[in-house]
Amino acid sequence: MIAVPFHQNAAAVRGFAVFSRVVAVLICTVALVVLAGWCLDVPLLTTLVPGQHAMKANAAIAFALSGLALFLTQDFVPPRWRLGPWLSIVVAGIGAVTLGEHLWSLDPGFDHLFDDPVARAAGWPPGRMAAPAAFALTLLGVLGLLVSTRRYLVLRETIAMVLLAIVVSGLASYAVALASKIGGPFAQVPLPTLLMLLLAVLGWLSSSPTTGLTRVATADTFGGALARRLLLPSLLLPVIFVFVLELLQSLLGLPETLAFAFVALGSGGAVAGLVWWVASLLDKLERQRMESALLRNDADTDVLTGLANRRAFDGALASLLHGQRERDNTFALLMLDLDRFKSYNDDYGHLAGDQVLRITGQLLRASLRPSDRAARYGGEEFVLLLPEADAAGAREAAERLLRAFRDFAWPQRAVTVSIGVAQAACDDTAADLIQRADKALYAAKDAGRNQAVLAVP
Ligand SMILES: Nc1nc2c(ncn2[C@@H]2O[C@H](COP(=O)(O)OP(=O)(O)OP(=O)(O)O)[C@@H](O)[C@H]2O)c(=O)[nH]1
Repeated sequence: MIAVPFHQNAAAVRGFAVFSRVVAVLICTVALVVLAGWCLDVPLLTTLVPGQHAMKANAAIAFALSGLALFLTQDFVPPRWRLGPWLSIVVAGIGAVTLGEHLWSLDPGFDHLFDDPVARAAGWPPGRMAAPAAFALTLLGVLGLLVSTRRYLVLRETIAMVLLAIVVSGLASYAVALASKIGGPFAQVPLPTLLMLLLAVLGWLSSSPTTGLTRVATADTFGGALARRLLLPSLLLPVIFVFVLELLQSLLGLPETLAFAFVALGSGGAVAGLVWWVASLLDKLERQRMESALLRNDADTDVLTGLANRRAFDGALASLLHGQRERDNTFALLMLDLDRFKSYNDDYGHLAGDQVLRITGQLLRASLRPSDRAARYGGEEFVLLLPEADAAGAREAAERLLRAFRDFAWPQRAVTVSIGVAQAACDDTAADLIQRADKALYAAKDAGRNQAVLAVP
């Protein structure tokens, strides 16, 4: 089977690369704003969303470094500035140390960079990001390291998927919180942290748009177009449904069973709508494919006899010659010419002549093996390609054809055929082989017609 290489959509590849750069700049900017909020003691800058938890300074530093690492990984950055791997190691380190603090209840002061009155008042270690955020930043650092060093593709994609799962779970719990219930493991992770994580994962994945999962999303195929349109909505759709579910219950006071019924209806409808959309696109594509196959078939078929035409024969002969050169597969060419066809036309008219040509097509088709190919070469000349036939086999096929013509009950008078048989030699070009078969055909004509002559190799 021939493997068709991946074709990327140039605009999509460019779009992903630009997206990755924009994300890098955005993440750095937001992280610096949060850090400025901590430095200048402006709580609104640290929370970004009024009334929500602040993004801790350590998390902001880690994001700033990850954004910078993502920026320095871009193609246009000179190699000596490619500090992405080192910065990503620091990001992973910040996350890992914080995670260690959570796991072993340690407080070595790692996160006491800025005073954190809210945390202190609540009895939490000041400045310490929540455990899920620390875990996610550790993974983000490892993801950055693997992407920027272009290693361990499967591991890196797995980490990206785990990160996306964390982000979606976090966003879903925010959706619940927004609809007035609060709780769950993500309650302490600020919303901007989740959104920054989402952007960072997508940014890192987009920074190498022709490898791994993004290779499919940038492919210049129907699958690629589908992935570009559907992947992000399908990732976020469940979050929207959770939000709607909670909203229906808490704000509108709908009973739980009714709210679930509405959400089931909505989610079922959305999924069915997506499936219908994909199915209708696939259907359109399949019909286009069939239409172009029909057109191709028309372009390769002789209208009068239904056999392959000269164009198709040229292609088939070229591929057999190629197979012979590559794999030493021998084959034979038979060139047939109806005998005294001009007088047949003259005596019975062109329409009767056409009928003879049609019958000739049927006789050739009937005498062929499935792998053989018959074509109308032009006028009353026909050609047969017999793959894997040696001289003796080709000669035998020619005799069979002569018999078929002799035995057929022709409408007006008997029609016979002369045949030139040539076996392909290893250094033959198409012209060489046709010329030899043609010469043999004329030898058959000269020898009295209604016979086959084998060309001299
Ligand atoms: N009816 C019909 N005749 C065709 C078609 N294409 C070519 N011919 C005729 O086929 C005849 C070929 O004649 P010639 O090449 O002189 O050869 P021949 O009369 O068959 O004599 P030999 O080949 O020497 O046996 C010509 O009269 C062409 O007009 C076609 O599509 N339909």
